[in-house]
Amino acid sequence: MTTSTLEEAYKENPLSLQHILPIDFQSIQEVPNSHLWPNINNVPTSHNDKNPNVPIIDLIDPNVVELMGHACKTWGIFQVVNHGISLKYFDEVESQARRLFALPTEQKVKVVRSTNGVTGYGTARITPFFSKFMWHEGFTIVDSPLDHAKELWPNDYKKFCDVMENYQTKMKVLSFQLCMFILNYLQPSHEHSINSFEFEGALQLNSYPCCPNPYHALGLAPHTDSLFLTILHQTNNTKGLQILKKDQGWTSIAPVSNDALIVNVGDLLHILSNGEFPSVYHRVLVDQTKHRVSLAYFFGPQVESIISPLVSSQDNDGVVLKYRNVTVKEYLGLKAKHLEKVFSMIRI
Ligand SMILES: C=C1C[C@]23C[C@H]1CC[C@H]2[C@@]12CCC[C@@](C)(C(=O)O1)[C@H]2[C@@H]3C(=O)O
Ligand SMILES: O=C(O)CCC(=O)C(=O)O
Ligand SMILES: [Fe+2]
Repeated sequence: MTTSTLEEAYKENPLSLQHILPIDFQSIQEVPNSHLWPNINNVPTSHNDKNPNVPIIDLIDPNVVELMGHACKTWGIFQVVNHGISLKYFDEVESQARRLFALPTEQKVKVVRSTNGVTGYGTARITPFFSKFMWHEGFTIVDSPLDHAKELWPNDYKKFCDVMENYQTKMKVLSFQLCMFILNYLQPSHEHSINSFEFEGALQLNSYPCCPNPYHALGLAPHTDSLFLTILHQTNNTKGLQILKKDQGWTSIAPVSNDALIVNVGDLLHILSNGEFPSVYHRVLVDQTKHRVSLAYFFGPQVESIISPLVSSQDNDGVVLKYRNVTVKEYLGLKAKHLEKVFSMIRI
């Protein structure tokens, strides 16, 4: 039993408060210069045969392992349906998230993330790496949001906590199932079974307020997610998420149904797959009239775990290892300092 958590991994890389506090979206009428991005290539994507949408995988398909492995390899992102989680759970998390983001700014700043912490209200962690700020506010939860919820709603915090904890439990079970399929694809011989890891997760509530100038603002700047995988729910199926596709440029993810979930490969799974699965670059556009909320659940091995590229013993001789061994904690620390340059630092 270890006590290390994601909180521990970020402790040594504090951010300045100026990079954590979002602007007051409730009072702002115009996009200030600090949030104006000069060149966003915001052209609508039309999906057709030449421009296909990301794969949609039915979790009860008998070929699920093959389909998922193939989607991880060719896209690094896919949508899942038939995951067994009822719509009502997404609705209740969305409504609690909206309840939080609708609070006056003076209330929200009471639960702002500490400069060396993970849990709480604030901008995205990647903020300091860009010269412009994002049109976004978030609330990150690792395990229980109890202390923060008590601060916001001294007499009425229980519902928020129950809903968030329950959702994380559901996401953890689903993530584990997805990881099992993916590891089975990578190593059918089960040499490294899923049982060689303990896992942890974090829930990120994302809010993208209505933006007076959506063609010159970005909800989230281009990034990859760090852990094994991310499960994303876009509430009301509002689009906004785009991925960078080699031959297509920025491509919108077309919503499929209200309960479809988007799953993307993160950096640690990229390393574990010896570079076979790309951790896909993605960004978020904003809208003039729709306040978009999304729920992102990040799932990965416990921070002391060692990640080493998997190659099955039968092709051990022929395969060149692309990355050195790295602990999750070391990786997150390097990424917190260097963002995407981290890959060149661990490449063999
Ligand atoms: C468990 C995680 C995953 C984190 C860091 C930590 C808590 C918050 C997550 C996000 C959420 C927003 C995008 C991202 C890129 C960010 O800036 O903060 C994510 C990041 C990552 O995937 O690296
Ligand atoms: O809101 C979205 O669609 C994407 C969110 C995201 O990329 C993240 O939280 O890492
Ligand atoms: Fe992301």
